[in-house]
Amino acid sequence: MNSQAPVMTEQETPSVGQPYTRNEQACHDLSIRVRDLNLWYSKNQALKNLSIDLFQKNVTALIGPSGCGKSTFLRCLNRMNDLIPSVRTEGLVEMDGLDINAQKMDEIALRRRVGMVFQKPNPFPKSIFENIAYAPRMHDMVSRKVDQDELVERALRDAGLWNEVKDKLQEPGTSLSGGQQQRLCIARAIAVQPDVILMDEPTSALDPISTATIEDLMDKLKEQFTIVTVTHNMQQAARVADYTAFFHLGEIIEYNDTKVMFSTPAKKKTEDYISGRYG
Ligand SMILES: Nc1ncnc2c1ncn2[C@@H]1O[C@H](COP(=O)(O)OP(=O)(O)OP(=O)(O)O)[C@@H](O)[C@H]1O
Repeated sequence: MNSQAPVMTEQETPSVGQPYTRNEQACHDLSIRVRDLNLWYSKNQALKNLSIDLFQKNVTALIGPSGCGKSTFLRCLNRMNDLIPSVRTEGLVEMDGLDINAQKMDEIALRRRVGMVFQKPNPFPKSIFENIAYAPRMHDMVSRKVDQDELVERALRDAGLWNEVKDKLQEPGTSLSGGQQQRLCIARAIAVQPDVILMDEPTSALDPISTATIEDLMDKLKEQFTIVTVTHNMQQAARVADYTAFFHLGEIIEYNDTKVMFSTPAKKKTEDYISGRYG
């Protein structure tokens, strides 16, 4: 747990729409700063006045009932919503102090800094090796073959997959099991050394053992990366997340240290949701 990020008491928890800022001391740990973020799909407003600070080298879980805007919010952090023609956004998303929606922010550079892992493992239809090596080559991170080999090994080791695949790097990524494919996708995401990894229900298509492996991995990866993950699994949020944000109908109802939120939620809606009364 990051000791500099303070825990909010019920009295300190801001009301909906107010910024979830922390004290000055915590500012240098800030990774992503979101202020007054609104998003519409045509006329349907999916995100309402979100303001939240996300902290470096922590896992933040986004929880809430289906359709409350978790994935939409996640996609605001790497501008993936730009690909949807009906989307209109207002508000500020800053990463390390830079407005990611500014004209001069290069989308390709942004996607290098913010990796994404999806619900369903989606390896490229290429070899295990190429799944990892492709993006670093595109970003000119490696030129010599030896550097590329090293980078692939490091990413696979960091994703906890090296020992299982080191003797079959030329086999297709799609030949691996579902859990291994998801770790391959994580290795692919970290190969370009991003600052942030977004995960959209990364274990919901996996069996319990593969799920536990990915959860352990998240715990290790947060030493190097900031992780923001969407999950429907309350136990998973409680196990992996340092911070949890509870979304409801496009708003952030509560955001706090996970242990505090799960033991003493400040809002009745949060309590009802985490105790399984709805959702
Ligand atoms: N591409 C889209 N076009 C139009 N509306 C969309 C689109 N994607 C999501 N929405 C709408 O935006 C709202 C929020 O959806 P979103 O998928 O972000 O919620 P969620 O909390 O991630 O849901 P789930 O937990 O079911 O994945 C919903 O009303 C949804 O119908």
